[in-house]
Amino acid sequence: MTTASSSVPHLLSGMEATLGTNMLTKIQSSKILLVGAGGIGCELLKNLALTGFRHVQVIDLDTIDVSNLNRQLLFRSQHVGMPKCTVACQVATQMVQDPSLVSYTAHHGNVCDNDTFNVQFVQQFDLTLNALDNVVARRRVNRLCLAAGVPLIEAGTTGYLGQVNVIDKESDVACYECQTQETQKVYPICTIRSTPSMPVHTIVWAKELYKLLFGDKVEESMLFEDTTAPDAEPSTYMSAVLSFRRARAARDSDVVRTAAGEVVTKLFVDEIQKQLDMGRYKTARKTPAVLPTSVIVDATTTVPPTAKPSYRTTDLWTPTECVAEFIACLENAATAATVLPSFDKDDTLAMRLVTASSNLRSFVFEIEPLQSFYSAKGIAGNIIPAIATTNAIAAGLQILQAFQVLRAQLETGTKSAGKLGEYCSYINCLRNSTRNGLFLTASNLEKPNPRCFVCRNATVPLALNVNNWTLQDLLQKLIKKDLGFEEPTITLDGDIVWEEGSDADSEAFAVNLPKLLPQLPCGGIQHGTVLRIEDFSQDLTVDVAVTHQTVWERGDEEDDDDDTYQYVLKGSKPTASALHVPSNGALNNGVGTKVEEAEDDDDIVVVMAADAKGKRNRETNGDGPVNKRQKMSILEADVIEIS
Ligand SMILES: Nc1ncnc2c1ncn2[C@@H]1O[C@H](COP(=O)(O)OP(=O)(O)OP(=O)(O)O)[C@@H](O)[C@H]1O
Ligand SMILES: [Zn+2]
Repeated sequence: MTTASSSVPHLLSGMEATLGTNMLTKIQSSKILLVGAGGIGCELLKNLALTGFRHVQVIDLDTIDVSNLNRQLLFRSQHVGMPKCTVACQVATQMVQDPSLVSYTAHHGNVCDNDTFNVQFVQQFDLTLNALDNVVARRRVNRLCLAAGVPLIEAGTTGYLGQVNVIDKESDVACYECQTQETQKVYPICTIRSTPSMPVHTIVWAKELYKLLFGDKVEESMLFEDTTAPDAEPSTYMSAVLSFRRARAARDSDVVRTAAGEVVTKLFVDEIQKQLDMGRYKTARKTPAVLPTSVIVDATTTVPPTAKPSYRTTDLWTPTECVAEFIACLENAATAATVLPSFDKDDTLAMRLVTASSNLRSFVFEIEPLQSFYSAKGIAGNIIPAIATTNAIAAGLQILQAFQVLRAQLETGTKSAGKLGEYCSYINCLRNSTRNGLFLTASNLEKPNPRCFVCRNATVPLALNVNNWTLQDLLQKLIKKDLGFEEPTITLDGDIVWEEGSDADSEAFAVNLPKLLPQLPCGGIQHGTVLRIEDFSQDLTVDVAVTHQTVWERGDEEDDDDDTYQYVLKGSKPTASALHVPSNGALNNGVGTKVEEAEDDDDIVVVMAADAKGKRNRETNGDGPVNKRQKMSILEADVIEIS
């Protein structure tokens, strides 16, 4: 077997000269877990391969979409439809000097699947690297690594901003969830083209559809499918789109109308069916259902599109009305003097089309709530560009931090070296240089938040109106959604009132689900109750101290209109202004890069934040210094990268 110190010249001789033979041997023998094989993950796996790592296991739940090809460098068009992790491992293996020496193993699955990816699984690794795009998965890996005693290197990017952070339970440094009590909400965003799960995903998709239908160059839309290439995949919708574009150019209203109906059928029926047939949603949490043909028939017969009644901008359209509106937009565009070639949220035709088509997509993917013209406009304005190169920089920085972790392990002889604060840094990648001319800044890893229930076992204060909540509500709205428990067992005064998981007898406790909190056994949940929630799948226990509260101050509410399910977790929420003013006092308003300004970029990122009232705000500044909250927000952001 070739060793680091072999006299045979090898591609890693530079590494050996720089880091030393011991470090190269350590790199070659370390077991690495990489979670995510998308934008950052591809860069990272390539880096791992080229810097000598031999034992890497990659988890990713997704398959390769044509939209990934422009930036996920390990994938080519022949890989479309194949699992990302499998292809990534195969291609990375071919990059090394001697593939027989490496073992890059793919796990096509969801890291939240506790049967496969549990604490025992993670324990086998020396180091975990995250390359994820959503908070739920990041939270999961954070908890697994803390429980398994395995250091974790996190990375996130938003536009020109990137961050890399190192987490290690033994090292007295902050974990990923240490800062969530700041209550900055960054809404997770997933895949636009294939697995939308939030309204914002479908709105971004609809804007690309606008470009496909009206853009000066059809190929510039991220939904464009090239059917002319010799080995091109057949497209379900491109011919309908092109016939619409031709008919509009010829101002042929009859053909426009037929083509518009065709576009609807192809996009919301045929394309969805094609994806289903390809097994695209096998590992997805939700499976889409094609738009019922009756909706299209109703829209084109009983509700003549051109005769759609007027509406208020706050109205919600039914699917039938959306189809009618979509077709009407296309018809109007055929007769209009001019139609903007690129989306503008202030253009009524553009917003009508985007509202109608995004709602149809949301309907197909069962995404709620559907959006009014008005609310869709609000979401459509929150778009900032993502820069693929930032992913490469972040992945490079992760590798440098990985070297530091391994060096610490080498020198201390332990896996969770307990001293990573001395070896590693929190690195920010900035758009504009600091006063000292730096585009990358390194600072000490942060200290743990003593109030963090994940890494510091802190008791979580919770205020809510106990008389409005059932156990079911508590589980779904709070324990699982906000606290991230997967398989919670709840005890009151030492007695179990709810349990779930593989060995749990959930049925026995199902009777408690519809009960209001005070009616639960063991005295119920009242003002002053401390309930214990345990999750064996994450090796996590938290005590929740309940305060009964009926009066809510402005800023406490999750929803202005209804206080039934209001609650405040972990203390008061900061005000909106506190969330968005960086430490230097400058207002965090520099993001204002609309998609129009981003058209040269390959990728588009959408980051949404909520202020204290749950309203969405623009998030993260592409220009200024990055403060702590911004740090968190990027790592908490889901990145939409579409092409
Ligand atoms: N729970 C999870 N388990 C495993 N892999 C995950 C999980 N959540 C996200 N991922 C993976 O993390 C990767 C994140 O990569 P990236 O941010 O580039 O997103 P992407 O899905 O490739 O891009 P796009 O959304 O534009 O298609 C994706 O490949 C995604 O499949
Ligand atoms: Zn923590």
